[in-house]
Amino acid sequence: MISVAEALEAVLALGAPLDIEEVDLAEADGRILAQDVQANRDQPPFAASAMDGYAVPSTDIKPGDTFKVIGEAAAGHRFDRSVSAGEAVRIFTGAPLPDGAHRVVIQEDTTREGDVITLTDPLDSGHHIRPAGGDFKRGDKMESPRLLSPADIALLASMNIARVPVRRRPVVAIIATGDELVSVGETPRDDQIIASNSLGLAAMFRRAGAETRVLPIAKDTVSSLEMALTLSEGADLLVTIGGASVGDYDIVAEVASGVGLEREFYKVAMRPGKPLMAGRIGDRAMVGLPGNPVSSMVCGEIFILPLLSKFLGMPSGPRARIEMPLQGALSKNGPREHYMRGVITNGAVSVARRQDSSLLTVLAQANALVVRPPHAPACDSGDVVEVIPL
Ligand SMILES: Nc1nc2c(c(=O)[nH]1)N[C@H]1C(S)=C(S)[C@@H](COP(=O)(O)OP(=O)(O)OC[C@H]3O[C@@H](n4cnc5c(N)ncnc54)[C@H](O)[C@@H]3O)O[C@H]1N2
Ligand code: MOO
Repeated sequence: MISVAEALEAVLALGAPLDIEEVDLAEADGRILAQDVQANRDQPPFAASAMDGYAVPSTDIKPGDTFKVIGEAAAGHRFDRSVSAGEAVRIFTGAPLPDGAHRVVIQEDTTREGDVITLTDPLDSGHHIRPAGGDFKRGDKMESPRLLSPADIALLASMNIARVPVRRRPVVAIIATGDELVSVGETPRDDQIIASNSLGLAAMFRRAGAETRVLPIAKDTVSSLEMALTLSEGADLLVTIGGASVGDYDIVAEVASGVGLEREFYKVAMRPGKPLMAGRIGDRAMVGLPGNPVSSMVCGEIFILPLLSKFLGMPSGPRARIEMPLQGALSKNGPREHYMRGVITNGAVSVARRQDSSLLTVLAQANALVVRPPHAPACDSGDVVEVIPL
């Protein structure tokens, strides 16, 4: 059996950054920016008022000073002449500052009679002027790779970038295997269960930027599985679930090698997730996950999310770990790296009492995996452990 680190390295070697495509900015949220983009304008493009009030020439004015109002500047409507000593221009937030003006006095600090305003209050410390290019300047870059957020979308819009170069989404085909499985919403026989992993994994992969194809459930027969494998053609990554262990009906390895799987490894010193396999079928990467629901979800977190990052041209490597004090004691670990379902509360992590890899209720409550190295000694409450937040 290889270590988790060796298995991850082999899984990552199955993928490479996908090609770049252009999408409308409106479609770019959650996509990975694949090339640096540059602003082709300054923002704001002119010195602008930050407040509603009066633009005046001098910064050296005091309560009691009066000014003749000679015109108006509103957002989208520049005042074309300049303003001189003793004059003011009525101005609104976002309007271009007229030539000659060096500060904006907020209207609350003035009184107005006809065309004349009088400064009534001591001046604020700020000039209430947003300088041209104060947010960004022409040529400023948004650097790639970058997961585009709603704030990024607003910034790119402000830069007037209507089409955005992004990494193509990896297409992941997901095949659940097993005669005992029926799709959610169907009526199972009394010896059947619902295929849960495929939908859980699809949700996980979509959140990570993939496009998913949940294929029909394959029966535990060579022909059914072969058919499902054929349907996965064209995907960047094929993920099978179940049928990976040593039972008589665990036929994924055999059928996949029949259709050309070049296997990189089978079995990892990890818990849950021991019967994991990975390799390549034609031009698609293949990861065979164990069927136990928690095993498949944990392997998705530990192996497939980093692989999706690689496809997307993002930094890819082991999931980030943090150190945290343990709440409660743990007995010594066995020979496999153990990814224990746990809950972080108030800066400490507690490990769920039941760690069986069939328990989705426990996984759904967990917000962390506590990672215990092979043969780790017993630990006490307060000892520091490594944690992968989920
Ligand atoms: N003699 C041994 N038996 C087992 C070993 C072993 O080393 N020697 N390993 C155990 C471990 S660890 C795991 S993990 C499981 C993995 O087995 P498979 O990958 O072959 O998975 P299945 O047998 O097909 O299913 C296991 C379990 O999970 C349920 N399942 C499967 N697919 C789904 C799905 N899509 N959604 C929900 N539940 C699913 C299935 O009904 C079984 O209950 O093998 C151990 N055995
Ligand atoms: O290794 Mo299995 O995945 O423990 O349940």
